[in-house]
Amino acid sequence: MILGGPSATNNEGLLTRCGWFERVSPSSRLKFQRLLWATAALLFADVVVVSLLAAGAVPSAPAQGLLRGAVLLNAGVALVMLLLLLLQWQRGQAEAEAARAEQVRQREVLDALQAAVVLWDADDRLVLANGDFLKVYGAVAQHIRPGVRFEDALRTAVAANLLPEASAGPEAWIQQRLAQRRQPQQQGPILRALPDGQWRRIVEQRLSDGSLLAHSVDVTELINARTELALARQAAEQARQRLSDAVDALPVGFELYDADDRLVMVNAAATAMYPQLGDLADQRPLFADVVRINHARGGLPEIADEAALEAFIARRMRERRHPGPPHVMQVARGQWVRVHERRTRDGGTVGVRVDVTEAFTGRAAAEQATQRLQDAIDALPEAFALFDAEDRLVACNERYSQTFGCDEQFVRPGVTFEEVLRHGLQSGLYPQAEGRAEAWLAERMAAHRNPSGPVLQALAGNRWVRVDERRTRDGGVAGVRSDVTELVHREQALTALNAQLDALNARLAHLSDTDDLTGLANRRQFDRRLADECARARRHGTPIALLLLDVDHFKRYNDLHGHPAGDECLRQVAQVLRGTARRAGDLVARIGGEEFGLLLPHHSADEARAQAESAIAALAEAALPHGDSPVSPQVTLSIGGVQVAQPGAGLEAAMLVQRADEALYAAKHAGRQRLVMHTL
Ligand SMILES: Nc1nc2c(ncn2[C@@H]2O[C@H](COP(=O)(O)OP(=O)(O)OP(=O)(O)O)[C@@H](O)[C@H]2O)c(=O)[nH]1
Repeated sequence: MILGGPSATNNEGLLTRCGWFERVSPSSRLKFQRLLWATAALLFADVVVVSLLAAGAVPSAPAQGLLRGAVLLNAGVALVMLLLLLLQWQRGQAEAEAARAEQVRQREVLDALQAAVVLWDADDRLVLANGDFLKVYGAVAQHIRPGVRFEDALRTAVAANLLPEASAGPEAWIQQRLAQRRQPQQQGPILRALPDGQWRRIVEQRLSDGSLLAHSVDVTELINARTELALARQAAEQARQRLSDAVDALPVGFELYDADDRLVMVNAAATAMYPQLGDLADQRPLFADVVRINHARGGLPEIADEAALEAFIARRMRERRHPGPPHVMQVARGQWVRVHERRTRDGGTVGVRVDVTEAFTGRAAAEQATQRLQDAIDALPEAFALFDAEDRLVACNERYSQTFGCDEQFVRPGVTFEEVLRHGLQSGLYPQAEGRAEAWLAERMAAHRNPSGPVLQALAGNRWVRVDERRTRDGGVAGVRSDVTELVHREQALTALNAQLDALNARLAHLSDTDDLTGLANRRQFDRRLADECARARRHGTPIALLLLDVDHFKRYNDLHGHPAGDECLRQVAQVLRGTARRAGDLVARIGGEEFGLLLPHHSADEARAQAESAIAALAEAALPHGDSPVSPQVTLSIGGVQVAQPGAGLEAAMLVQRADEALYAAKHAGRQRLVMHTL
């Protein structure tokens, strides 16, 4: 510090080289001066009087005595005055020492300040400055002495390049600075850069006596911090702008709310989703207010009234505090977004919104179609199941699970057809699989994968289903199972009835074609076969023969042995004749009372003759007694035969019968017990 004089030689500053007199208080100084002047006056008076006495200028002795007394008195007073002066000097010394100590203390206080302090008098000359001020001047600090003019000090600093901002135009800068200084109150604090990078904040204040007190502090750290802060802010702003640009470029809606739930960022895509809220982006509205405004502007069509709106807001606030999985919302009529919200680390909320209108409406339509399909399936009176290409159940109705005795928890989409079958096998549902479960399963699977038509499937409890499966275009299988238990039961009963009927019919047919008495073919069967064989012979030109065999004198037999014996005789004759028919196509029939016919397809005349003779011989061998026959004691036959070797178009059954009958008549007429054979 320097004070009032040029004695300062170091940075601490020095006291001015003034005497004690300059340091004492003005009253002490005045008192000392008065004493000094009074003493001097007394002594001067004594010298004058003594000089006058010595020169004999006072002739009168009394006058001389009076003057001598006065001189002595005056000397005594002067002595006292000197003593007082000495006392006052000592007091002044003490006072000066105290003032010096005070100055030292003030110096130490000023030097201890972390600020440069300088006082310029009304003439702008340096009065005092502390060490911190002198440090600013560095190498030229020795020129800064009390009494130096501010302008000189300023020019010294500029010349020493201590003020970089003045380097562009030193003189102009100096003049500007001087002008500023004249009105420091208007200027306000000055921020000054120093060459070593230091920044100082200078405040100048004009005091009441016209002096100017200036103090400055090192604000380098503050400036640097402020610079860093500005740079950081700039970087943050750039980052925010880049983020904003990036967020704006996102194809999805983005919005950011701060910890107070105020909207701080929203991108273009989100604004496009909520065009009715475009003007809110810069107003930092609360989320709840955004919802209310959105509703007021028609953005939440599904919310009908205020109560529902507040309930919706409360629910959304809860969701935002504890975000769950994404959810889909209708933001405008017909427009849907999927909302994905997350809490940020600083307590805010970030929301991403994806327009899913197309997918959502498509999915809704698909779900509606699926529901309709399910409704239709459920309404089916039959059990229905649809399996995909991998044989997994896609859809089925309740009747399906009921039909197969499965609970609905088991028959769910995804279960395979094989699993359904095995489930049924385990519960003994398929009686057809008993003892051969795997083989039955393989057959059923094969039929299922390649359905060729309805399959009748037996179920436990004598239940039956008709399984009608079809391949779908995508490789799956759609199947309808109809409960046909009642139908099958009826069919089974009908089949049994039919079997009985067939048996009866066969029996009837047999009876209608059979002769009751002998068991041989009757006349009706004989006529039918004869017509058929004639037709065949005509077609193929194959030979055919017919024999008519009549028991001789059978009336007499009846008359002699009785009618029942006659019946028995006829049965025995029939038995003999049956034994003579050797070929499969031969037919032995009873065509009248005691008359028989033997149809012999493919027989030559000789073969027919041999057949007839064989019959006669067989009857002879049977030796049936006839008690009243003129030709023999045994029952005999007369046989009329006809044989057509090469049948032509004119071959008729009636004609054959007629010619055979003519031959038989001839045999009777010729004496009976003989064969007459005609060949055509
Ligand atoms: N027991 C019995 N007799 C029958 C049956 N059908 C026909 N007759 C009898 O057979 C007899 C046939 O007599 P006819 O036509 O005169 O011939 P026949 O006595 O055999 O004399 P020829 O044929 O000329 O040798 C009749 O008396 C019939 O009553 C029958 O089913 N049972």
